[in-house]
Amino acid sequence: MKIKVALAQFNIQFADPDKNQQRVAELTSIAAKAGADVIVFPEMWNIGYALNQLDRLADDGGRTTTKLFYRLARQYQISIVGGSVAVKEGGHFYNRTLIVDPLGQVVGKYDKVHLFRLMNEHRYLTAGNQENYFRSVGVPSASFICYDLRFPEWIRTVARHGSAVLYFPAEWPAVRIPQWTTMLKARAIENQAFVVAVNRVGDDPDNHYNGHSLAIDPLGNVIADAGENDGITYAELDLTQLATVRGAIPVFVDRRPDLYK
Ligand SMILES: NC(=O)CCC(=O)C(=O)O
Repeated sequence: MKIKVALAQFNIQFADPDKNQQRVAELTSIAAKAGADVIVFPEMWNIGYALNQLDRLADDGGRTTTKLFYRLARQYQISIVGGSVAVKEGGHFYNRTLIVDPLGQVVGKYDKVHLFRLMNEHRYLTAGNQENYFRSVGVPSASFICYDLRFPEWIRTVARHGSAVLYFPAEWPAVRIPQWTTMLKARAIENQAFVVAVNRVGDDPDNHYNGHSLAIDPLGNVIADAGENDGITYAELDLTQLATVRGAIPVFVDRRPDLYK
């Protein structure tokens, strides 16, 4: 089985949810016309890192995003791995991913577990504490957000349930892109899974972002690299590769969790 994934890397407009929603709608329409099964967006795409304006801008209960994804998924018959958006709920703010199937149903939800101090997330956001695995086009999958990538123990905790695809929406600054590439390849190899990671391009008041959204196979080979383009890059994931890779070196069978603290 093969799935076609659209990596929707774009220039998020700072503190402008309306413009960003329009762009997300436009990119979904393009991806659907190209025959993509799944579209993936970057982290915090509704407002960028306008954290000091969360009270005014965060999506109340995630309702605007849920409504938008419901409409787009149904209209274009596509699965959405919704990057992440800033959400206000119960007096707290979250960096939240919503996963939506082609019927418009929310089939997964994830609040970023590891908050990134260097970009002040710990001052404004509340961390999540739940795993997010789900089926997207029938494929067992899991999602994380950006800085979570630096915590292989968390990725493994979730991936050991058998995920075939690990999604990483991100806003990862250009200055650390070599680390991004290396760690994404490592997470793919060690978990014997496909990795699909979507970054943004452009600038905000504090950082420059140069994209390099990547799709990586379970051996660590790059299948698609979006470079610095604003727009969609496609990757075809051949899921039959998983059985071969996991059969040859069965790391999930050979683990020694009795020794791991
Ligand atoms: N938005 C983020 O979590 C950025 C993480 C990052 O840049 C890193 O180096 O880690």
